[in-house]
Amino acid sequence: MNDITFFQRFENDIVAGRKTITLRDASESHFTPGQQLRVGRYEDDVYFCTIEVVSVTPVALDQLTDEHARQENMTLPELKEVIAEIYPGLNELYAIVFTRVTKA
Ligand SMILES: CC(=O)Nc1ccn([C@H]2C[C@H](O)[C@@H](CO)O2)c(=O)n1
Repeated sequence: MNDITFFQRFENDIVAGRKTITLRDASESHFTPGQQLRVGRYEDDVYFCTIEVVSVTPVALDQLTDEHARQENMTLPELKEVIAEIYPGLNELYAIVFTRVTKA
């Protein structure tokens, strides 16, 4: 059983440590610093690594910065486009910062 999923297109970046943050809605804001999470692919729920949560911080869509985008391995316009696709109309997000601890 996995604890969190990511779209398959982000798997390589997460495993390589190029993506160290994810922005989620309130339904995934309950994770706590130090918690280790099994990570699966959204499309098929196949486990691909374990991450450790560093922090969970509320952030509004209009507060996103180039630093958030860098941690996502994207540009800020790319990040805002992804967020608009996944969470249309949502302004209240949670930035989950993590490190990858093991891979499958
Ligand atoms: C079910 C669900 O919401 N899955 C998600 C949500 C977000 N992501 C990624 C996409 C971006 O890189 C960041 C910001 O939302 O997190 C995801 O892979 N899967």
